[in-house]
Amino acid sequence: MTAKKTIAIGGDHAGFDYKEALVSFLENAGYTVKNFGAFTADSVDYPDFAHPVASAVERGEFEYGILVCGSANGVAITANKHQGIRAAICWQEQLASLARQHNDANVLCIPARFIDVELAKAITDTFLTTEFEGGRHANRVGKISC
Ligand SMILES: O=C(CO)[C@H](O)[C@H](O)[C@H](O)COP(=O)(O)O
Repeated sequence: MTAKKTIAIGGDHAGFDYKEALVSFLENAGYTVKNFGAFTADSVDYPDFAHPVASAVERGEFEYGILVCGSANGVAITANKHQGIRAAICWQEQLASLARQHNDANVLCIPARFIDVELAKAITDTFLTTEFEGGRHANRVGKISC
């Protein structure tokens, strides 16, 4: 049995409920999860939570990051400022698998205000259980960093 992955998760107030549900979902599935907050549903600024998650993944402290906000745009824009991060917004399971297969994405960004929580769990599971295909995709991913 392969060791379960380590996950850094964070988000703003708009993603709070989904983030908490995902923490429980992941821990019940055997993942090691660190919750970087927010820790209440009070209004906060998403960069304050997206940057620490992205930095921790970039340093190799966690294999993957998950970020949740209302549209996922804010957390994705923030996370992708980090050279070692490939953050993908996924609102369907197929987008999550392609983000892993073709882009070797290491941060999943979920739009909490646009999908239901059960789909968010399915997207998360697909993202974390799909391998990067390498090959021609590795050449392309290698060209992303400028
Ligand atoms: O960055 C965002 C918008 O693309 C995130 O979805 C935030 O969660 C959203 O902006 C929060 O909006 P609010 O009106 O302050 O709740």
